[in-house]
Amino acid sequence: KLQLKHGSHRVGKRTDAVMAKWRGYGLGQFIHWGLYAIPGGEWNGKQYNGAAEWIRSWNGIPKSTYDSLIYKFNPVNFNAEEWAATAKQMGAKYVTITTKHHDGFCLWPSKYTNYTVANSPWKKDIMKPLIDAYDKQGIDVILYFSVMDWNHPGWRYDIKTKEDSIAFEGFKQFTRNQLLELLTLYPTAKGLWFDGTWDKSWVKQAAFADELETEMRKLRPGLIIGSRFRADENGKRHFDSNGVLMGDYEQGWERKIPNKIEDVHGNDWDCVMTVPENQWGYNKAWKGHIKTTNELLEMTAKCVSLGGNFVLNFGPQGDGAIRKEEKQLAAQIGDWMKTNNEAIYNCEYAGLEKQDWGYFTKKTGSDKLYMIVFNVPVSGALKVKLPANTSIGKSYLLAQPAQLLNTEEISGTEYFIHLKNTAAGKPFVVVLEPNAKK
Ligand SMILES: C#C[C@@H]1N[C@@H](C)[C@@H](O)[C@H]1O
Repeated sequence: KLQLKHGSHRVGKRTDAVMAKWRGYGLGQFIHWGLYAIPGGEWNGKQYNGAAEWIRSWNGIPKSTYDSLIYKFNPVNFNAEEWAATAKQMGAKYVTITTKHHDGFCLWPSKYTNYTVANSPWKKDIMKPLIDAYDKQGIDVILYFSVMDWNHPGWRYDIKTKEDSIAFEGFKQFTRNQLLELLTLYPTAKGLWFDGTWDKSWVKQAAFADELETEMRKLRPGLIIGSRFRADENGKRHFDSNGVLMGDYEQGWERKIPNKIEDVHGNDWDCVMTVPENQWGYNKAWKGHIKTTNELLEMTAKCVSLGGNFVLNFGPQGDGAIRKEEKQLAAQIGDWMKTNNEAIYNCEYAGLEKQDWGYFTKKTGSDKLYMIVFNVPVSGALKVKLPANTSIGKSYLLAQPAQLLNTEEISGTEYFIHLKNTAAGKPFVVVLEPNAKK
């Protein structure tokens, strides 16, 4: 084991109540919104093929032209209560909102830069009404913050010269000032989701970032900080040089989901997912493979079955309205969650062998098991392998608890649960109440 000054400060999961609540969220919403939503992935009739929120990096739009989009930011259809109501309808228990993306435009009136909403035609703070609206819906707020800031003159991709070093020192203080400002202005925010921390310039700041993380935790006890914030003194990110997770949850699962429990190394984690293949900010062209409601429900179930949370991204339009396709998804996911959220909220990895029909979850603090079924076998028989000295007490559809399902013991620990109806046409949940074997 290496002696590290700026590695992880804890082995294993946090055991406090704030993190336990985070662990039980199951489903979250991500909001990517900023100046990039105005061009929406195209400029002068030409399509940008990358992710819409990265359009500034495209040579199809001059940087100065992009930067002057601040003078076009006037989201007349922005309605914080509507956004929060959409998340509530979907069944999201938390929301991660971009305070500042890579372009450096701040959705709050930061006093450390002029590149904020305060100097746009909109003038007003966006973050406060959003956080208040989500808080009112009982949806916890996590602040997304991009360290990389293309607007700040002190930003560097690497530090090669004395000038770089001096400029970056100023940038580091700016970053610290903004993070402490956010935590002070929005004290109900539960945590931080960091981005833009992969460049060498920041990776070299192990000591600074470690001290800043400690300072933020002191300012906001219980603050939840992701693994993407800092690197250790050897440049190791997410996991330090001893392979121990830095921060409180793993942030590596961006547009991908772990396949088996070993992949999460006993840590807390969340998966953040786009609806199109790779568009976080609003893109006018709703093109390529657009994930269906059933696909997104299966991703949610898979994440919870492996002990994580699933966070679905919304990219509101430049005028502040949420696009109809995303509203439809929220309504359809919410429909399913209304009936089945018992198998998602405050559930965890069940420790059972994965079966082809779908995913197991287990209610935290109870033996109750849930089988979230996506692939009904033609036999109508769902195979279950229980630990030794456990049998099936009773089993029933979550949606019809009075109707017990017929269970058949195959061998000591294997059972079939026989479905009455094999033509569900949409995912459903079977509840399994195990018994200790006599
Ligand atoms: C790369 C990258 C960024 N990380 C995702 C969460 C989006 O913010 C994307 O722009």
